[in-house]
Amino acid sequence: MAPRIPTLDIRRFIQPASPEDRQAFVDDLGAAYREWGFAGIRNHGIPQGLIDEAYEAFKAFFALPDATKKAYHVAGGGGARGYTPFGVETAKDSRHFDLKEFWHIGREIADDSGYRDVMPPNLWPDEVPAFHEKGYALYRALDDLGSQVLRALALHIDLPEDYFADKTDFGNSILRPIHYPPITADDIPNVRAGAHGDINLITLLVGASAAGLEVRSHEGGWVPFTADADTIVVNIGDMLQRLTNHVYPSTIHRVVNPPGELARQPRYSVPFFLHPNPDFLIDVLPSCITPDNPSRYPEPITAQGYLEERLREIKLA
Ligand SMILES: O=C(O)CCC(=O)C(=O)O
Ligand SMILES: [Fe+2]
Repeated sequence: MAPRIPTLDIRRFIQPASPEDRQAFVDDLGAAYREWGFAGIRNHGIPQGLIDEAYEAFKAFFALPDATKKAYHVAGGGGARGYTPFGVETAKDSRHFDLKEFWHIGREIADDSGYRDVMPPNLWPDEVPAFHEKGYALYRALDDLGSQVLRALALHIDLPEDYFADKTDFGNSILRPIHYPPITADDIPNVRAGAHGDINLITLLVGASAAGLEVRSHEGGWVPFTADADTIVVNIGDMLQRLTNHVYPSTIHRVVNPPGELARQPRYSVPFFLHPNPDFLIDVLPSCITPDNPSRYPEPITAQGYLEERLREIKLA
């Protein structure tokens, strides 16, 4: 039988029928992540209407003329906010840029916040009025859902349930609407998204509108993972892998070009990269160090330091 990445009902955790059912969800989720680094999450409670309205606004932006979009590109900004054009991001160790353009929405914080130097204000496109309201509503909904997933993940490795709460409340998290345009040239070496691991703690991917996402299995094969419309894909990123000494693996994934005529269709997707607070120190958790799995990272690093290192590798900084 082909391997299958599990999809789980998070109502069992948020509104459990019994404490046993809640614990069973934690066990199932932990097992899925240990095996795959990926899981589907159903019954997440984010209204489909909000997801659809946000998608419509994002599509309307990407349909604007290139010159209009490029006005929202921040030169020297590392892509942290606003628009990043086609042809920039390149997967680590890849020779060919990804076939995508995207926008980054960050957390809204006060101008006098101590984090302001590394978390700049958002840009919003004037041409698409709904972009701001719908985009930020989706940001908050995914931030909340991600916090629930982190609660379950904490319990599974014997941390207090709220371990991540005060380490992510000012997380430098990013909502990234992506447009993969139709592929019109044959025989190009580029792919929509080259094989990579995500940098952050966890990623929540809402409604990838077409097939293409593939996840690498332990055996090294590529397993397609196209979630149902009502399912949000949640995967472990490199920061959580490092913090947990690889107990939770950050699994390599990619977005392949569709075969034949399907390549002429655009693809849209919206990942939310949930980050810790910039000053969070990523230091391997003692509960994740055992004689069989000694610490792989004796040196701690701040989330911000780690992020800057990684952005250079993918040619965003
Ligand atoms: O578009 C997708 O389905 C996944 C995108 C992705 O993996 C990423 O942006 O990190
Ligand atoms: Fe990714």
